[in-house]
Amino acid sequence: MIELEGLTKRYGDKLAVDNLTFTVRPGTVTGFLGPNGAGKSTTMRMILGLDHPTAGSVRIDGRRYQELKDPLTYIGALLDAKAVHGGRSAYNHLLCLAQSNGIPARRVDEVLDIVGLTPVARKKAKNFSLGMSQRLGIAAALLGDPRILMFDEPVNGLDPEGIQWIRSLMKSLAAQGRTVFVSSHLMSEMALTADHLVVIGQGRLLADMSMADFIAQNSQCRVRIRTPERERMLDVLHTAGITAVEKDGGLLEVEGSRAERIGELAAEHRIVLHELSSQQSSLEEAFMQLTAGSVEYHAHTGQAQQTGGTGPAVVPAQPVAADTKKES
Ligand SMILES: Nc1ncnc2c1ncn2[C@@H]1O[C@H](COP(=O)(O)OP(=O)(O)OP(=O)(O)O)[C@@H](O)[C@H]1O
Repeated sequence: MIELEGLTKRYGDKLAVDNLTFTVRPGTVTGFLGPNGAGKSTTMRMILGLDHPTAGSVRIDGRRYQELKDPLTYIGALLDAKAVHGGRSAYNHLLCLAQSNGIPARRVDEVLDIVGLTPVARKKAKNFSLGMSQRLGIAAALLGDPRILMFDEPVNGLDPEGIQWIRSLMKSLAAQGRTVFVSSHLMSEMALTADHLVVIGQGRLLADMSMADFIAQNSQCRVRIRTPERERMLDVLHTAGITAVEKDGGLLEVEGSRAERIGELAAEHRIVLHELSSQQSSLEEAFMQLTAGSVEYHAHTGQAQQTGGTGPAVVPAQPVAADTKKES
């Protein structure tokens, strides 16, 4: 379990992490989301004792990171895949980590096997592709067989097979009762992997809830209607004060009314329906809805802009947070 209590980090004038309090629990994959610059990496670094909090505290299974003897056996983390001594082979890199944490050398072979790097174990890490470096970072995280795992953008650089592999790895680690805390900008991937979400914006906690609740609470209820009596249906909806939008293929879409209400109206007026379905928003849509006021960095006509406050951007712009690959 990871417990944050009032965790705060200030860099000069910049409040990178602002009074964060939440608990990452065992047995589930917890996704950590936020637009660029929201403070995710800073939070993860503080969890690992790599950055000192300005205020507040972090507890790893009840203890501060600095109090853990052989920390890799409590918490394994992948923060920066390229933060490896490039001149060392994958095997030697892992062996050094194992020796400094009281982990037997045979575990090095085991984790190399788990991540699929056995064939290149003696190759120098500096020649690894980003995907191979990610796998090496994951091997290091698994080395101490820890109860808690933390991954910052673990699928960055992985091919589709690699992405699927890390997804099932994280799910199986959680199913074994471990705590799995993972950040990603790939919303579609996160939707398939995480059961619980912690969302931050401009350093502040925006949501801490199940994936299902997050999507339900940050979505507009949408209903899709297909009928051979489109004009009559539109009249009935209009009379009932419900606005429908006409979509391609003869579909109607309604926002803000439930399917039950529309079905009852159709039945009352004996209108034939070929389809009546509630549409669920995607995680990406729900995320954009929640974080619209917290996106700091916007792209517009090829120029980067930074907004100061919590309001929307001055210019119409697309957030770059969702479903973009972050280069590391
Ligand atoms: N060492 C530092 N010195 C000064 N400012 C920093 C430092 N590290 C981070 N920041 C600032 O703190 C804020 C949070 O950065 P952080 O990297 O934690 O965000 P993030 O959510 O991980 O972003 P991304 O999704 O882009 O990786 C940003 O405004 C960043 O510029």
